[in-house]
Amino acid sequence: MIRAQGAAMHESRSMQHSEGPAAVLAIATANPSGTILSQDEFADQFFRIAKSDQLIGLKEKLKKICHKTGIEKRHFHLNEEILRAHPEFLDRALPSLDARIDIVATEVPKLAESASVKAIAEWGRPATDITHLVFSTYSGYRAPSADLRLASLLGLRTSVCRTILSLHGCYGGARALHLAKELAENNRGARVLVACSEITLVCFTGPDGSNLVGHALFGDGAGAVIVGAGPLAAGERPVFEMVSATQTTIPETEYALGMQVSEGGLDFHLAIQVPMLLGQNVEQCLRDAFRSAAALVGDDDDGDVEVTWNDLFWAVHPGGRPILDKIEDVLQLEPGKLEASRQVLREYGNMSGATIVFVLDELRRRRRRRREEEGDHDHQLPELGVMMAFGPGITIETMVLRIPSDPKGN
Ligand SMILES: CC(C)(COP(=O)(O)OP(=O)(O)OC[C@H]1O[C@@H](n2cnc3c(N)ncnc32)[C@H](O)[C@@H]1OP(=O)(O)O)[C@@H](O)C(=O)NCCC(=O)NCCSC(=O)CC(=O)O
Repeated sequence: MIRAQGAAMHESRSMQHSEGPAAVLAIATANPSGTILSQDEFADQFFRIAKSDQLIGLKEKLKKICHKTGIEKRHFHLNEEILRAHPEFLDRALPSLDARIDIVATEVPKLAESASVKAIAEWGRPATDITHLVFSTYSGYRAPSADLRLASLLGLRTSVCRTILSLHGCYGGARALHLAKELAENNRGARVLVACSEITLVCFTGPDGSNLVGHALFGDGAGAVIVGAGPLAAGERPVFEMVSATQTTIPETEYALGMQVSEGGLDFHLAIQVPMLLGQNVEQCLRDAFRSAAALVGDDDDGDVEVTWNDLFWAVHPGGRPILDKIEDVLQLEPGKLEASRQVLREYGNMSGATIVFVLDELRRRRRRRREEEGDHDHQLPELGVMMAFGPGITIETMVLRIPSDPKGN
């Protein structure tokens, strides 16, 4: 009797799992409409509004750094009006965290809403069909937090299962997608909204010798992705299949990337060694990810997997131009393989956890364009690809992606 019940339970448990791997079903992005700054003019504008024009040496250094970022423009919620109301934002020594949190507690979910509304529209089902929400931000310092606010703004059902990922930094988006994959595959019928929203207002401050790289690099943006696994509903079509996902921490690199919240705001720490450390570890990480992907499809007989990096498509978090250069160099990638990442960096800068969603969206746009240009029967387009993002730890999130045979809009 007990055995019979156990078997029934086992069968009912297996019925709770999805059919096949999870997939990205829709992708959308948004940026604040407020301020768009050209990178060529950023140093002049920043030093003027920070009333720091007298710091000529620092301004020249920031100009030089800006010139090397590979960024052309960035979007910001912060504007001169907000700064006039909050001059304390310019001075780390002054308490300003409360005022910053007041603003981002509203603006971070609002920006996420802009991206999410578009993703839900593309998905084509009602927002109330979303079963799980995973929200990632480095601006989450209040509860109830941005995930609940977003759920209310979108009219999600009250039984939606919410998770907020806080301060994962630049790997937050990839971590959220990894989690969404696991949720979707283990809860039959689940539809997960991943929302990543980053607003630099919480870390903005006046210039000093230690924060110029952050000022040159970061911008504001939000990304939203709907993730689900089979059986798919009518009208749902996968954009990217999420084959397998792994997370790796590079030992003894905690010092290299970090964030620290204080009364005066959020400070980023970016060690100069980051591109080198990633360069030294990326290949092993990729080999591990592909071994785990092969094991999932029962294709790892000899324990190792041969992958030609140039046969893949690439969605790499553009943490900075030298990071992309280093990865390209170490993996001997053909020019253009990281072009989706470079384009996002050029147009928006590093939007921390949200950036990877922009890269996925850009990849899809490029594939669609190529398909239109070259016709439906182009077999040159890679079927398999990799998504990678890095953040404090140093943590590397890697996901093997596959373009399904009947891809939506690819
Ligand atoms: C700042 C750069 C644009 C500079 O470009 P290059 O390195 O090609 O140029 P360069 O070597 O001439 O350096 C120009 C000046 O910048 C300084 N410099 C370079 N990297 C620095 C760093 N991390 N911290 C402080 N200063 C730095 C150099 O010492 C030099 O100063 P001097 O002129 O005095 O000699 C680039 O290094 C860059 O994009 N670095 C950021 C990479 C990074 O860590 N990204 C992670 C972001 S965080 C992320 O994505 C994840 C997360 O946080 O969660």
